[in-house]
Amino acid sequence: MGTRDVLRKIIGIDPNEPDRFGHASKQRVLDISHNVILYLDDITVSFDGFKALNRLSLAIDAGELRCIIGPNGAGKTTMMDVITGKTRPDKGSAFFGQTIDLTRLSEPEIAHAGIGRKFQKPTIFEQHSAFENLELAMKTDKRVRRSLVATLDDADRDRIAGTLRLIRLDQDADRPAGLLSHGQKQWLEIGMLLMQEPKLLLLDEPVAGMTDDETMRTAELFVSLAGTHSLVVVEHDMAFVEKLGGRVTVLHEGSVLAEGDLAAVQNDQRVIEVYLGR
Ligand SMILES: Nc1ncnc2c1ncn2[C@@H]1O[C@H](COP(=O)(O)OP(=O)(O)OP(=O)(O)O)[C@@H](O)[C@H]1O
Repeated sequence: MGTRDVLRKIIGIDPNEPDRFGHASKQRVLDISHNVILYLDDITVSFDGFKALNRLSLAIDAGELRCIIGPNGAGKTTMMDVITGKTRPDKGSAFFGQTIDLTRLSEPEIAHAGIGRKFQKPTIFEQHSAFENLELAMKTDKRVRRSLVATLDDADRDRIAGTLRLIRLDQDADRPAGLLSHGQKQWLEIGMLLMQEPKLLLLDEPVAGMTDDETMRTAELFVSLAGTHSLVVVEHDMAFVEKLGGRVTVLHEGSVLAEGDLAAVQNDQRVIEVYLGR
């Protein structure tokens, strides 16, 4: 009996059964051999006949930092909902890397596959310290099969300390999260996402309500995450988008109106008419 068959026996699969387990896990392996981490192709989402997304096609490169801008109702949130499995498209395809068909996975399966999403409102445990929040996020990572009461080893502590430095909360590690500033709470939630080691991060208006200084620090954090992570950031704050310096996609009426660097889209007459000139 080979190693794989021994493992199958341990987890209770008859070695003579077809390789369902192997097939299922193979589908979740992220393949970025073509250097593209997300493909949305010809996606339409209708709500009572109204097309919130209308034949939307978009591709995000591995390691890219992409900003999505556009007027209210353009379909930005709906696009994020399609990527995370919250909303199913009526038509079109959504792939994570070359092989993972997002339209066939549940929301938890998509999170598991490596897509993390941060909503506008932070959802942290206010009575716990910043350190404990990261610890809890690590322990609820289903890929790390351990109990919530298991003690941390040195490697875990190092990982938490490294993340606290990255999100600039190393000086506030032991403070209850409820006492942190609004910006710090947002960083803590980003840190909690990072503890789950996502490959693609979706961030919905991450700097809303932040001070100018916090906004610029958040831009620095995202720039430092790009490369090892891919980021899709929905944002209205143009100073922030400029500081991020990545490609910008303008959505309008559920499709891509323009795409390019910020200067190019800012000079695009169609973008000025529907969004920037308002
Ligand atoms: N569940 C729903 N039922 C009906 N209509 C919806 C639903 N969700 C979104 N819509 C509509 O779809 C359109 C796109 O909404 P969406 O929230 O994706 O836009 P957005 O670009 O994120 O806007 P904003 O910048 O205001 O957040 C809007 O006209 C919205 O009213």
